[in-house]
Amino acid sequence: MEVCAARAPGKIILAGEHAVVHGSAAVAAAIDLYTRCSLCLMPLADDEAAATLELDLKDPGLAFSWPCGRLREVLLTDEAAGAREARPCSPDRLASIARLLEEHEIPEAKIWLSAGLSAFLFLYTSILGCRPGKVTVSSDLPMGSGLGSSAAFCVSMSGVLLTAAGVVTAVGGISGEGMGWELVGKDDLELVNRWAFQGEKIIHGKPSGIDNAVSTFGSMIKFKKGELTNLKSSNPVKMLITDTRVGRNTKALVAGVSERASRHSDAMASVFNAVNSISEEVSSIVELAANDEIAITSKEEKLAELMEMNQGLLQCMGVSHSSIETVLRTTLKFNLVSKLTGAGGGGCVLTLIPTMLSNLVLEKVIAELESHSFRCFKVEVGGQGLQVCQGGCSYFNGDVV
Ligand SMILES: Nc1ncnc2c1ncn2[C@@H]1O[C@H](COP(=O)(O)OP(=O)(O)OP(=O)(O)O)[C@@H](O)[C@H]1O
Ligand SMILES: C[C@@](O)(CCO)CC(=O)[O-]
Ligand SMILES: [Mg+2]
Repeated sequence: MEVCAARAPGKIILAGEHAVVHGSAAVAAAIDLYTRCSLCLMPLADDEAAATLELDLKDPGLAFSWPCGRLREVLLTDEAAGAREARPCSPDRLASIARLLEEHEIPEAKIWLSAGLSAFLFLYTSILGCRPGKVTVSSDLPMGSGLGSSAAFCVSMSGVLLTAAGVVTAVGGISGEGMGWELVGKDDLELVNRWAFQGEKIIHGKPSGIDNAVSTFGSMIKFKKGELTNLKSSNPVKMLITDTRVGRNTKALVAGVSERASRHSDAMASVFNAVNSISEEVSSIVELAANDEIAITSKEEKLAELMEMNQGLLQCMGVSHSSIETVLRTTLKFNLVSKLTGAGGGGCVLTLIPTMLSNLVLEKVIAELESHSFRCFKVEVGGQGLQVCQGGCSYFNGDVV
């Protein structure tokens, strides 16, 4: 029994969501909330008929199992066609995967999981073929809330599968972490990112690639038309995240913005252009070295103003929501600026926390937000991307410990 694991972070988008799908720049950063995937690869069984592929999703609390023979029969494939090159999922293959999913009873209330399950079956069978194994997924991220849970799912999944395939290797430990998590080299990260993007396409329809890129490479990045620039910041920005707990679906929201753009092409082109300028300005402010209090305060004031402008443009795109407006009004009472993050339509909102804000006031803001049944997260921004644990990781009851 061969065990390996991978973890990949969620993200926040400081500026540019949606517009980035239409070619504008956006700025995003990794956060210290992770999705973990572990894989226990079974030896090729003597008893062929008993071999299965199992998936245990801890967060929705659902488990699935497919006989390997059935996978071979429906997908008309056995061996993986080569993990070193990321291939898109063809419409025929997606239809075959849908047939495999129909054979499982997914509760109606959790039907939104189907897209993630399709991405899983595509990634597993493309990278490892129809080999027997057990994959377990658990996450700190709320699902479908704007913190990039789909990207963290696809990146950690691609990471663990490519590690098991022997294509991705760990390059060294992370100091201060006792869990055996190791970093991955740049070329391997590029490959993981390309596979994860193919998975995101199944979940999102038309992703820009920013979410999988920041989850894979970590740090804070500017992203435009597939090009990524690392942003170096001497004073990391502090953000409070509020999850409105209003469920939404990124694929539908992205499609809604594209439909509005086709109805009002000139007006929306101007909106996307304005967002591009905001993201460019945010990325240069983030990189400004600020060594004294006045400089930090003016940097934060500029960021707050740009976030406010970006939120107004997201309203123009039709992706705000009454719950998001409630967060904006609540934080404004404390002179704090907020904007939605991710696809909007509910989900999560970012609030800029100025360095000079006292903990007492911050706790009051959180208490008032939580009185609306929202959930607040204090996160570290700009940390590591994908990490893997190759052999040597302890495996207990489906979880890597
Ligand atoms: N831990 C997980 N277990 C199972 N499926 C998951 C998990 N995390 C994400 N998913 C899949 O991803 C889908 C959510 O993706 P979606 O893109 O709508 O939201 P998000 O990625 O959290 O937000 P955003 O794209 O705005 O950052 C879920 O419906 C599910 O299919
Ligand atoms: C809404 C969007 O811009 C960000 C979702 O986190 C979609 C994407 O870029 O793929
Ligand atoms: Mg997503």
